[in-house]
Amino acid sequence: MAEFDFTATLQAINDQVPPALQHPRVGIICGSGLSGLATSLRDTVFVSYDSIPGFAKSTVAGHKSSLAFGLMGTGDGVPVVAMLGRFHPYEGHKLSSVVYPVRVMAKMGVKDIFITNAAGALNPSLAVGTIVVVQDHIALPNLTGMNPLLGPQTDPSHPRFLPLSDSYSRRLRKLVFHAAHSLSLPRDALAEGTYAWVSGPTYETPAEGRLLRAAGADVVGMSTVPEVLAAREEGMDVLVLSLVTNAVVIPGGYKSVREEVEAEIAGKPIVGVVDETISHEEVLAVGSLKGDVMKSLVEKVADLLHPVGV
Ligand SMILES: O=P(O)(O)O[C@H]1O[C@H](CO)[C@@H](O)[C@H]1O
Ligand SMILES: Nc1nc2[nH]cnc2c(=O)[nH]1
Repeated sequence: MAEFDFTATLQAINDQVPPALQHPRVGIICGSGLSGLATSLRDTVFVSYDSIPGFAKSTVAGHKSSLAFGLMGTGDGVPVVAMLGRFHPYEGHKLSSVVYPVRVMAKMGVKDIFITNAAGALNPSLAVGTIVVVQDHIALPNLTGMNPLLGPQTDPSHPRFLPLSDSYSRRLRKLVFHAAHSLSLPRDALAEGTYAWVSGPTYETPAEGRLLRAAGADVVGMSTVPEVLAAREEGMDVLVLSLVTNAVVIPGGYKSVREEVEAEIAGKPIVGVVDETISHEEVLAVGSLKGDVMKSLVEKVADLLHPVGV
């Protein structure tokens, strides 16, 4: 962590943010195409990443490069800091840079962090547009030598061996379902599930999708887990919401070439799905279509947090 100077980072931020917003209670990380979450804030102040020592730059379409400070929810509102644009390891950022903003949020006083992302569905029952309340994860990189917490500890008070069995706050997950009820969202607008973290930047092959599904994952993406680990190490409570933007596992699988040729020879119609591909443009399109649902859910959760101080 020698490359990171929290004092310089916080100084640069505080130079640009009024005192009333310098100690946010809630942190939000906006996933691909979900930066519109910042429009939930009022009295908003933006701080560009390139003015913050230690912050990298988001290079992915659908990710901006600034922090937004403001108040969310009714009444006095909850002070919030939102990352409009995250860092992914596949962009070439070191894992320590990917999670640095989360550690900075902890230093600012963030207690609850809401992490959002766009993800592909491995569970065929999850329709595009569903918001998955993540309850667990499978992180192949963590298990195979790319754990974001490898190396010297960033703070001697952190546990060397961080337990992850309680990573996804039950309190916050329950609030999401209460929020959905208050908003009268249809039952299938939300689901619970397990997020698989892969390094990307390639999307999964069909066989890789089946492997992750067989391992028990419901959605897959290239972010989030490093941030969850850092947030838990820093003592924050974590909520992760994944917006399903595309299907990875196709029910019934893809049509075999042999069967397709046999159908052609027999002059019969070809039944089933032939190869489909996904693009980041489609991911972003679903983000802009469904971003408002994510936004109202996050606003409502912040509201439920606030009055009772839970
Ligand atoms: O996880 P977020 O940042 O939402 O973005 C998701 O969308 C991108 C791929 O389209 C990948 O970066 C994947 O992780
Ligand atoms: N790895 C991965 N990330 C995604 N982000 C959005 N869709 C996908 C997907 O299908 N796979």
